[in-house]
Amino acid sequence: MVDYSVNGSVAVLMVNNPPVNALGHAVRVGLKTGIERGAKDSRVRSIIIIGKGQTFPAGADIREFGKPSKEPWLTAVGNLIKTCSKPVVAAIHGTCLGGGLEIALFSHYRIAVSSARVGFPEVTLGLLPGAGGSQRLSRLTGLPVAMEMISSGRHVPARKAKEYGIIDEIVSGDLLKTALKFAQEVQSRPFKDRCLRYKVVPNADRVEEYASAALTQVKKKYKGFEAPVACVQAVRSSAELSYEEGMKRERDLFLQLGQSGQAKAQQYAFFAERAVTKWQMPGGSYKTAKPLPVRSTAVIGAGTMGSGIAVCLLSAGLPVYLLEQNEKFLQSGVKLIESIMAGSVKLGKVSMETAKRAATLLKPTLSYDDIKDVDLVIEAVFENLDIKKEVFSKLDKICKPSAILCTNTSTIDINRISSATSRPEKVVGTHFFAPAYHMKLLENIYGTKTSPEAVATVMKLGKTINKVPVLVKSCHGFLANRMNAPFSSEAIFLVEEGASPQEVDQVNEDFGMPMGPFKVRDLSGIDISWRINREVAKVLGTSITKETRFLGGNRYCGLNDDFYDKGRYGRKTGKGWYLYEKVGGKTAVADPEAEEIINSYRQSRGIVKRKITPQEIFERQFYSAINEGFRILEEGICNMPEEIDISWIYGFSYPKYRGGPMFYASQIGLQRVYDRICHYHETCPYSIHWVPNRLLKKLAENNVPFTQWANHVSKSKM
Ligand SMILES: CCCCCCC[C@H](O)CC(=O)SCCNC(=O)CCNC(=O)[C@H](O)C(C)(C)COP(=O)([O-])OP(=O)([O-])OC[C@H]1O[C@@H](n2cnc3c(N)ncnc32)[C@H](O)[C@@H]1OP(=O)([O-])[O-]
Ligand SMILES: NC(=O)c1ccc[n+]([C@@H]2O[C@H](COP(=O)([O-])OP(=O)(O)OC[C@H]3O[C@@H](n4cnc5c(N)ncnc54)[C@H](O)[C@@H]3O)[C@@H](O)[C@H]2O)c1
Repeated sequence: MVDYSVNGSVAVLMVNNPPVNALGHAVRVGLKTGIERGAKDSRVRSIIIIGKGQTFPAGADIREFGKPSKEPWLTAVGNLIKTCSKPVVAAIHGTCLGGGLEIALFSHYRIAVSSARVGFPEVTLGLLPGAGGSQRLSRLTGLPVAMEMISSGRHVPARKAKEYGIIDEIVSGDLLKTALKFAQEVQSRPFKDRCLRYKVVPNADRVEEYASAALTQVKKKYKGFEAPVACVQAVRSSAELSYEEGMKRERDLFLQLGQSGQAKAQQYAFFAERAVTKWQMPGGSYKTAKPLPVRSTAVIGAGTMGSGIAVCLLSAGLPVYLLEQNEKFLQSGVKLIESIMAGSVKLGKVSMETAKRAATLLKPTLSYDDIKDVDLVIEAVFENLDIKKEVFSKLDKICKPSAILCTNTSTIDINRISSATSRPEKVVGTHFFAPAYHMKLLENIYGTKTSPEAVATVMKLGKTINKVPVLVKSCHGFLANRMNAPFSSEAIFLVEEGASPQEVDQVNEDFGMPMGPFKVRDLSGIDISWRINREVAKVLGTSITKETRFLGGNRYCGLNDDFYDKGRYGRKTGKGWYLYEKVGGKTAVADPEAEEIINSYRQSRGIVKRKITPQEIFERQFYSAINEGFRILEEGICNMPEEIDISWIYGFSYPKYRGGPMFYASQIGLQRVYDRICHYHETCPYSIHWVPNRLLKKLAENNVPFTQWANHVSKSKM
């Protein structure tokens, strides 16, 4: 795990633990023995620590967390480096993160190639640096930078790290050769004063001011997360306590966080995000299917979604033909793209160069002839099957045979769309979430005839445009919207029965959702849900009237329609479920007029308002979604609960510190979840989403651990 060699007067400790050289037990042992050996070796006058392969150690081995810890601990290895009688040089390439950066900060010198990145991402795992990072970084960079870096987990490029004082020298050429030269040069220099432990924290007397500014910021930016606050507290202690006391404080906070449910959930989410990249479908998988190259693209429809999708493609440097049905819509799409780009530059999310390059890559057009040679097309026209089929039939005729044809439909079965083409194997769903340029989920959907090659192409595209792609099998509503349907319907039923929109939103926001469901409805537009309901009714061969209490055999609530009838479409009209300060305003306040609409709706239908507890609000929304999640698993719409959880985290901003709805269910206990679903099936009998799922029942009865659920899914499918 750590190869020891001597080159002239320099010992080289080469960490060899692919893929990221994580500092697992064997690596820690290897580093310890390597340092001890180097210190004793009479040929050796300095020591290099370097990573083999793609990176310097990218941190502790996360898979070891939660298991009994084995000595030597990382701090002990660090102390050995710190007190070594010979200077130790960390030679950095790739990602020097977490425990890796701590090892580098224990070393006497740090050199790095310019492409390297350093950082403390522990916070994203619900933790803080536990081997002195919070005590040593501030001694180098000062308190504000250390507080910001550690509480954000941001990766800092080598040049910036040099400005901060973290890196001593940026080097070029072969890293090992340069490091050997550097290590020889430092042999003659005194190096005891290079030890950070003896440095004082700059401006330590201003710690109160810095800490309170940092705390205000992190509480706002990372609302609900425990670790960022603890990160600031740990760095704060580097200025307020002695080094030894600070180390103890850091360790206590680390252990405290490690035992919290948040850390467990965030670490689960880390691995879940990687698990979903290992996709499988009938006939192929990530291992067997090769993506086709995507060098040019087209987006059909330049509305809300089409424009946002174009921004994603352009920002990744892909040329985009933007095709519309007329000049007016085309120009408004171009304007929207320009304004999104300008906004992103202003927020620092996109560089000026990227925005300038994007402008040159955008090719607005009204002609299908222009797109005949593109590698991939994404359709984002109205959510109407007939229109989509017409577009796909044209694409089929005009696009080159190898082109992948994607649809951004949010609900329609891919098979119904691909049937309009002679190449259903090339048709695939690429479902972006609004706003497309911001939300990270890309729900990729395969139909019965979609080829693994087409899927491999859109999974890769997702990565290229910086999204988190999740693969699902086609069905009405796919994974995310199918689960969101009961979640969102229950919210409105709760108001129908007696809760206020504010009470429902509060429960959701207290749980960690960034916005309650009624604020979301106001944001996306009450007119949109009104239209969707009409489309659903049309498909079912019926229509919605004031008397409608059931739709497709399921409970239906017409409250949304009453708001629509009053012209209250949400933010866009300045009022909806809430009142806003102006048309397009963002500050939602309770509105007596909205309350009046709700009251008269109840009266007209003879509903007696009742008091609903926060617990019931929570359970009815989240448990109905979880029940649907198990149905999705049982039907094989996805292969593992991780796909559901990642979809919620990146599609609906579900709080990562709770892991995702399926992980959360496992933490509550499936038997309890199942019992409550049975209870609501009895008390709210008119919705199919309360029919207790069989897979859930089976897993609950057999007390199957979360990690085994996926095995039962495939068995239940057979
Ligand atoms: C008081 C007690 C003392 C405690 C001491 C605490 C020490 C310290 O402060 C705590 C830490 O360091 S916390 C750690 C702080 N460090 C971090 O949080 C860094 C976390 N890692 C990353 O951010 C990314 O992996 C990189 C940016 C490094 C590479 O990105 P990329 O090139 O896109 O690659 P990729 O696809 O992402 O990963 C490839 C494979 O490697 C796997 N794996 C990765 N890291 C792992 C780890 N640390 N471990 C295990 N496995 C890890 C990953 O699962 C995947 O496996 P798969 O089986 O093939 O699926
Ligand atoms: N809005 C959302 O929140 C959201 C989220 C995910 C997916 N979607 C899906 O994305 C698609 C587009 O939704 P939207 O909200 O962007 O709609 P939109 O009404 O904002 O835009 C649709 C655009 O398509 C254009 N168009 C219609 N027919 C066309 C044709 N034949 N050729 C070229 N252009 C045509 C229209 O002129 C319009 O500009 C729908 O399928 C929708 O279900 C929407």
